[in-house]
Amino acid sequence: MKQRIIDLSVSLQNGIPSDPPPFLPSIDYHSHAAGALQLAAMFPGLSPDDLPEKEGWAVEFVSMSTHAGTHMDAPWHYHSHMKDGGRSLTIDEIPLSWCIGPGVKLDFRQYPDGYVIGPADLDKEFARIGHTLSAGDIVLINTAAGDRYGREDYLERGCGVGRSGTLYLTQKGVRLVGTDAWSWDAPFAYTRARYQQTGDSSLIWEGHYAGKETPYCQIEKLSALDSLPDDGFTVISLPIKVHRASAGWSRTIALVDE
Ligand SMILES: N[C@@H](CC(=O)c1ccccc1NC=O)C(=O)O
Repeated sequence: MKQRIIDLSVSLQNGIPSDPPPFLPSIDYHSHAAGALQLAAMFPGLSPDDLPEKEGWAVEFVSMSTHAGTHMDAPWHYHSHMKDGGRSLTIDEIPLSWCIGPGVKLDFRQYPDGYVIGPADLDKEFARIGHTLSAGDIVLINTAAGDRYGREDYLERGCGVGRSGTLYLTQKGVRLVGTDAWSWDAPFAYTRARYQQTGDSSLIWEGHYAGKETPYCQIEKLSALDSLPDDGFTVISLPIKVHRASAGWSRTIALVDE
C-alpha cells in the first residue's frame, strides 16, 4: 500500500523564541570558505584556491539542551525514581517498541490557552472521532500552540494534559504521547497564576509527574499535526541516544495510508 510521509518535526533555528531565553539553542554556521581553510590546513601544500570553486566543507557547531526542537522526554526528566522505587528510564533505555506505533490525533485547538485537559475531555474527543483507545496507541494532541511555533507567544499558547488525563492514557497502556506545544503540561504562565491563587504545588508539572506511577514518554514541539487524519496512521519517533539523559532530539514522522 502506498503511504504518504508527513514530517511532524520543527527545524532547529537561531533567532526564534522557541524556548525560554536561557535555553535557546545556538547554531554556529561555518561557511564553505571557512571550510576551505580548514581543509587546506589538513593537506600540506594545498591552497583553498585548488578546491572546486574555492569551496571546502560547510559545518555547524550547536549548543543546546536535549529539550531543544522536537524531542522526546524520558521518565528520568520528571523524576530520578518511580513510585515503586525503581530507577526511572533514561532516553537511551526507552524500548523502540514504544517509539513506533498506531497514532491517534486529538484536536484541542479550540480549548483556551492554559486549560488543563482531563479524562472527560479525552472521552469526548475519542467519542467525536470514533476511536477506541488501545494499549500501544501513540496519542498526539493538536493545541492552539501548533501554529504559533517561532512566534513571540508560543510558550504561552495551548492547553496541556493534567495528572488525571495523563493517568487515564497511561493506565490504558499508552506509553508515548505528543504535543505541538512547548510542554505536555499547560503553559507555565497559567500554572504560575493558579499556584499563586491556591498555594497548591501539586498543580505544578502535574502531567509530567503522573509518569512516576506508570512510566511514559512525551514528544514536545511537534509540527503540522493539523495535516494528520484523526487516526489510521503510524507514528515513528526515534530519539537520539544521549547516554543516561532526560531527553533526545527526535525526528518524528507519520505514515498515512493513501
Ligand atoms: N518543555 C519541557 C521542558 C523543557 O523544554 C526544558 C527544560 C529544562 C531546560 C530546557 C528545556 N527546554 C529547552 O531547552 C517540559 O515541560 O518537559
